[in-house]
Amino acid sequence: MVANTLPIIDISFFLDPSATADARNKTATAINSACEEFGFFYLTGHGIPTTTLDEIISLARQFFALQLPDKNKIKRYEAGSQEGGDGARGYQGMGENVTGGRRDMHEAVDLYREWDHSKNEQEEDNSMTGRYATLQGPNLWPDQPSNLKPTYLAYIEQLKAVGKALVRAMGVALDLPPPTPKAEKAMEDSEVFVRNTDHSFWVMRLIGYPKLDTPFAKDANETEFSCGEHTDYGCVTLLLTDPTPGALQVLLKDGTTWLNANPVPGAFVVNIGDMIERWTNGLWLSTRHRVIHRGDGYRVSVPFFYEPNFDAVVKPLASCVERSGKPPIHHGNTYGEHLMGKVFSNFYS
Ligand SMILES: N=C(N)NCCCC[C@H](N)C(=O)O
Ligand SMILES: O=C(O)CCC(=O)C(=O)O
Ligand SMILES: [Fe+2]
Repeated sequence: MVANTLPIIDISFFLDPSATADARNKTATAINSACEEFGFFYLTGHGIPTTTLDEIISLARQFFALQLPDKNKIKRYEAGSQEGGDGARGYQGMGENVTGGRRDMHEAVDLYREWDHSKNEQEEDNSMTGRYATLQGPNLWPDQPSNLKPTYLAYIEQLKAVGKALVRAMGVALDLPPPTPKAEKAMEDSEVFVRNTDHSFWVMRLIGYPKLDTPFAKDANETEFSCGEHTDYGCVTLLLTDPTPGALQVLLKDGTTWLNANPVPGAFVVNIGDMIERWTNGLWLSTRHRVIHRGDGYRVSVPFFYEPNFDAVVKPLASCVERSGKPPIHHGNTYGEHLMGKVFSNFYS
């Protein structure tokens, strides 16, 4: 039997400092099941008011409703270009994004953690030229609607706290029930996600999806997908969407069934990314998903990707390698290297 709905996880005990270990362990157990079975779940108890969530969607919708020249004021340009682009941040027009080599039918604004220019010794010196290496430029914020930037900045701070609680809970979940005789090592592992995300190189996307107008067909053309089938790159994605049903689809473990992850009011849709799959040596898979919007209206979503630090070295955890009974699935590299590879293949230029 194939389950037809995603589990709901209440994260509140990991946000409440006075919660008991017992209460947290129950949450962690539920997270472990959700991550083993789906890699996707709904998240409640995050404490962000529905009025804030509605405002975030509404502001993104207002931005996408602007005329193209206004949106292009914050256009993404190639890294190193004289326009000052960094190849990643800014507004991306319809069809500019690519997944699996095909154009996605959406427009988007990408925001990232601001680059720490004081820390990175390998960066090129662009102070004289005004040109930026990949990902090293400043965020490009729209000036209209005028309250978008302050509202989003406050929201990002809230999301970072939720992301932190979630990865802490996942660390606990991996240790429960104590499956490994090497308890000491496991204790250490449980903090790995938190330690490697303390300067999370987060990403936030504002995405606008027009209704697809091509009929669904197996041999469909490039405009079949609002966002093609993919996995996310890092730790956990906290996805906020408008109420449009039937758009986001999640591939179940059988490898063939697509489940609609319809929005639940007030809840985030959460999924785990490639770095969690790697750390857990595949105990928790970074689940494939896609967006096909053939419903009504112009769909808006705002995913927040809570990711490892840019320079975090990610390789399978010893306790997970042992429990999985498989050789390590990766030799290890930095999250930044993984992300760069993705950024370079994500755009039509
Ligand atoms: N950080 C993330 N996950 N961004 C969204 C990724 C959408 C798929 C992407 N075009 C790809 O081909 O991977
Ligand atoms: O818009 C959505 O529902 C999901 C978008 C997504 O999967 C992504 O941006 O990585
Ligand atoms: Fe995604």
